[in-house]
Amino acid sequence: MGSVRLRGVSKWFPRREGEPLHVLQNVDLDAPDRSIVAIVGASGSGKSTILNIVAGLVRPDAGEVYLNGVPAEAFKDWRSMTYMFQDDRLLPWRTAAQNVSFGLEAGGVGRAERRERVAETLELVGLTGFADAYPHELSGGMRSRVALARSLVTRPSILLMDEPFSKLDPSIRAQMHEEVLRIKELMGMTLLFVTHDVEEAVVLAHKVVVLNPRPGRVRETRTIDLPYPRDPLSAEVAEQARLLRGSL
Ligand SMILES: Nc1ncnc2c1ncn2[C@@H]1O[C@H](COP(=O)(O)OP(=O)(O)OP(=O)(O)O)[C@@H](O)[C@H]1O
Repeated sequence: MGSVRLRGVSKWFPRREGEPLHVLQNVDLDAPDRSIVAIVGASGSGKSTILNIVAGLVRPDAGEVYLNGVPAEAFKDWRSMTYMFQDDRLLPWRTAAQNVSFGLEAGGVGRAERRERVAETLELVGLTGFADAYPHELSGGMRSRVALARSLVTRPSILLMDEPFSKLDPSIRAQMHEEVLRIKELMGMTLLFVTHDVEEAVVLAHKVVVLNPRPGRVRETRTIDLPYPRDPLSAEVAEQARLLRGSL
């Protein structure tokens, strides 16, 4: 199971000069078990900061964070959460398989089990046959699949994604959306992601949280009540995207 709950979260970042920067104000957010929640908002509205707070990389100055129902301070199961960034952050001197294996090595998983799980996960993301390729030998879409595999190999119950597909061509991005939905169904994790792209939010998410900037606060939480898979070119998706844009 995986769930994320924020209650009244506020954050200030100190500045070299002047008042601290008020980045988040009283943010409430719920990503229930097995849900997909998108965070959208203008640049600087604190989207990444929310993910960083959920990941335990940044401490909130006020409010509560609950992970799988447990207050973040008491949460022990950090290995059940993974974070996928905008750039794929693959290690260039490691093959695809070795990149995917990284989290398992850090977790002390034995060699035979590592090999099995890496192969399984590469298959899951459609990269069988590319285990021994180095990142520079792979296309952008394939690198993105390796990064996804690296995030999935530990079988997380919570997956955080910060604009993970924003650098891909639209057609490759659409393929990645399909992959993510398929894999999410298979593995049953909870997905919390940040995007600039309202269509991406509508195609993927059960719920979209819209942030207002300076300081970032929740303007609207919109439920996207459309069946999956969602056609990005459909009138329904366009209408939801239009409503979200209006809110932004
Ligand atoms: N560690 C930090 N120290 C100081 N300021 C920070 C830190 N992290 C973020 N900020 C500032 O906080 C504000 C919100 O940043 P954040 O990256 O969360 O916004 P965002 O909505 O994700 O933006 P973008 O869409 O441009 O990625 C920005 O003004 C940023 O410069």
